This record gives sequence, structure tokens and C-alpha cells, in this order.
Amino acid sequence: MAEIIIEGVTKRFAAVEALQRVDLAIADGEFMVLLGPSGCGKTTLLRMIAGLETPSTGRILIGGTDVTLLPPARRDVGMVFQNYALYPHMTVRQNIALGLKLRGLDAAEIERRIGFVANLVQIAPYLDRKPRALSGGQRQRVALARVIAREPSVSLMDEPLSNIDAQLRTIMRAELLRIHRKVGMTTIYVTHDQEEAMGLGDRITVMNFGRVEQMGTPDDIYARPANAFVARFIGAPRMNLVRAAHGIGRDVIDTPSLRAPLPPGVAVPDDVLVGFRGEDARPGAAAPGEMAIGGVIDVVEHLGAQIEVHFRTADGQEVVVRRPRNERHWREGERIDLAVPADNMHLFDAQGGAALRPPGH
Ligand SMILES: Nc1ncnc2c1ncn2[C@@H]1O[C@H](COP(=O)(O)OP(=O)(O)OP(=O)(O)O)[C@@H](O)[C@H]1O
Repeated sequence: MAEIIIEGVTKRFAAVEALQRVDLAIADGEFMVLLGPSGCGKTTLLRMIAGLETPSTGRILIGGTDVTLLPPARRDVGMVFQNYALYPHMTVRQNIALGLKLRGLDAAEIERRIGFVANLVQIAPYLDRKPRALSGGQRQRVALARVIAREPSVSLMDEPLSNIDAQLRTIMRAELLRIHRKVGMTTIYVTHDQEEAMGLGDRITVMNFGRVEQMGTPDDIYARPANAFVARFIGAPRMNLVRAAHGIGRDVIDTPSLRAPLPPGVAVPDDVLVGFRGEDARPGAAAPGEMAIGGVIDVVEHLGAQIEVHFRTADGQEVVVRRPRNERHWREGERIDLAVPADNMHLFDAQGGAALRPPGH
């Protein structure tokens, strides 16, 4: 069992509080993604799980053992870094074999494991090459192979695909998932790329300023963001957040930009952000119970299968919608009404950013 528990972990570097009381539980065999903007503390948290940093306060447990003060070598974790960290003077085979020799495995077992991982990540033809004779993607696979061959119960990955071109990255992402399904080790994967996070994670932990903003399945985080930060960070294009600082009635918000029904049972303050995703707004009049929003088309961008249309609402706020290519002709300068189903509407407190939901949701 390699369940990982992070309990009240903080980390201070002089004046910087890199992590502020982080609590997390990662299940055995889970693929957990740590996602957040640059500087939010993802790498610091990963390095603490690896044993390369010590928490200022709190505890870390791996498989039920308190490892907070254990050195990296005694934690049974493998780490894949952004820069691969392969030994340049050794062949691929020697790079993979090194850690296995250090663990005292015999030659036959080392050969067996090299054969297995080379097959798994498809590097068999390159086993006798040095890293410099490999492409970025091939080096990446070697770095992965090296970790998998050790059979650690936990594997930690820090932006391992960031140096790979976009096309190969998509292939590698699918490969990572395939390998994870086969090998099943508990994996923690750091990225600032929300698309990568959505594609890979069984669950995602969204971080900001050293804090956990939300933890949940990709669908949870996409469909039920806990606050305005998560709503903006997940999804491309970003969720539209239209400010409504007045016009808030008992069961409807009515501003120059929009008219939106309020779900029953929600206590709504005087200053809210009304959120909806660009793909959930369709052109046309709102049916009863739907949200209506109007604006003038500012810019139209053709993206291939879809068209991204930027609007300006009556009170000057920007709204972006994404619609199928052939749905209609969008003319810059045209006035348009949009409708959003009530289920696709999100409400956030404009002050703290917390999602406003009826009790029990
Ligand atoms: N050794 C250190 N000394 C001082 N400050 C540090 C140290 N390591 C990290 N920090 C600070 O802690 C904060 C979190 O850094 P961290 O590297 O964990 O962020 P990150 O989310 O991984 O960012 P990125 O995506 O840019 O790698 C940052 O403000 C960083 O400057």
C-alpha cells in the first residue's frame, strides 16, 4: 500500500511562505495531478514528498509510515524531473541499470527489468545509445523507464513533458496513462498546464499561493469549481465571469448586461460574479428559466472546427463564446442575444470568490 497523506504541511523559505497548511490524501495507485500557476508551491510540495525538502510544520505519511524526516533513499519513491537528469556518459541501458545495481539486484533480474521497461516505453532500439544521441521525447521515455524499472511504490513527476513538442506531448500523455494503468504505482504529477491536468489526473489538486483551492476529479473541477480562481484557471477559453454589483433581486439578477434566474435557497450578496463557459452560451433568445446575456460582437476568431467570438456587454464587460464553425455567420459590430441554461450558470461571491450554491450542493 502506498497511500500518501500530507497533514498540515507548511513550508517557509525566509520571508516566503511557499506552502500554507496543506492537507491532502492520495489513494494507493491513484494518479494525482498538482496544478497551479508558477510559484504556487507545486514543486516544493513534490520535493517534500521525495525528501528533498523538510516541512516547516506538519507530517507526510507514505504507506502508513511517517517519512517526514526520512532521507530520500529510504522513502521508496522515484522521481522524473523536467530535465530528465540522465547520466550523459552512460548508455541508456547503463542509466537504467545503475539504480537497480545500487539496490543489489542480480544481473539476470536487472536484464529482465530492462527488457520489460524498454518494451513498455518503446526504447528497445536505443538501449546502447548515449542520451545525447536521443531526441527529447526519447530521453523523456528513458527517464520514465528508469523510474519504472526500480518499481517504486510512489512515482513523482515534475513537468516531465514540458520540453517536448506539442504533438509528441499528446502521444506521451497517452503513453503515461497506458503505463500507469499497467504498472499502477501511486503517481503525483506536477504541471501548470490545465489541459494536461484534465487529461491525466484521476484527481486534480488546484493550488494557488501555497494553498489548496480545490481537489477533485477533472469533471468535478470543471463542472463545479469551488471558487472564481478555479473557474478561471480550468478550461480553455476561460470561464466568463460577469460582475453584477447591483440589480440583485430575490429570485433574479437584472443588470444592463444580463438577466439571470437565481437558484432557490442561495444567499446572494450584493456583489457577485456570474459565470458560464463559452460553449454553454448559444445565440438566440433565452427560454423561461434561462440566463439572457446581450452584447456587441467585438472580434471573431476562426479556430478550425470552432469559432471563438468576443463580445462586449452593455456595461463594457468582455464575454467569449465558442461555437461550431458552421452554426451561423458572426459579423463584427453586430448586436447579439445569448442564452445560457440555468444548469450551466455559476455564481461566485465577488469579494472572497467562493462559489454560491444552494445548501447540500
Ligand atoms: N529554496 C528556496 N528558497 C527561497 N524561496 C523558494 C525556494 N524554493 C521555492 N521558493 C519559493 O517558494 C514559492 C513556491 O515555489 P515552487 O517552486 O514550489 O512553485 P511552483 O508552483 O513549482 O512554480 P513553477 O511552476 O514556476 O515551478 C515561490 O515563491 C518560490 O520563489
